[in-house]
Amino acid sequence: MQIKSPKYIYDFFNGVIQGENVKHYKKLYKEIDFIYKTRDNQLSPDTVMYEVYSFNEGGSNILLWGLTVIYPITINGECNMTRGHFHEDREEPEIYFGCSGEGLLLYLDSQGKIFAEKVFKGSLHYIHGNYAHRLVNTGDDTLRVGACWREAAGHDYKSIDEKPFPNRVYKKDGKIDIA
Ligand SMILES: O=P(O)(O)OC[C@H]1O[C@](O)(CO)[C@@H](O)[C@@H]1O
Repeated sequence: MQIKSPKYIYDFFNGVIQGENVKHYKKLYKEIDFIYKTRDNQLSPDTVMYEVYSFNEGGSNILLWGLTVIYPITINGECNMTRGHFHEDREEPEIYFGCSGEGLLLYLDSQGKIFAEKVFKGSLHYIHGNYAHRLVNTGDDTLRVGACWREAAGHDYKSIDEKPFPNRVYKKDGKIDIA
């Protein structure tokens, strides 16, 4: 029997996913400035707000393993966050797990009902397919959150653009304020 080295390596708590098929992109401020309540003209448009790593092995039923790395930036007091999305297929769930840092995972249903869960190293989150989800970095350090989902889920950003998350998370004098 041949013993192979793993194709992928992931230092769960501090590192990123590495391996042959790993895809990676950076989300820049200029690409998502519209998601924040206000614009910050002092922040360079090329500032990296968050990065996403993922891999899959192809096939007819693709399972993805991912990592989102969200930097501790505030935009006029508003905490940095992911764009947020529903799954195109509202039957498809996703699992998130906190690797480092502190944050909130916002869940929003199609009726506009919202709630949040705290995210921290070791936290585990089951996102049912009918919830839009957005990560918010509320801490002073980088927030790292792993994820597992099926490609069949797809990303529906349009619904969020049309009917955004009703709450925003701010940090004032070190205190979290939800408006
Ligand atoms: O697509 P968003 O909302 O910017 O979130 C970042 C990424 O987080 C994930 O949910 C997990 O990595 C991806 O599906 C998504 O692209």
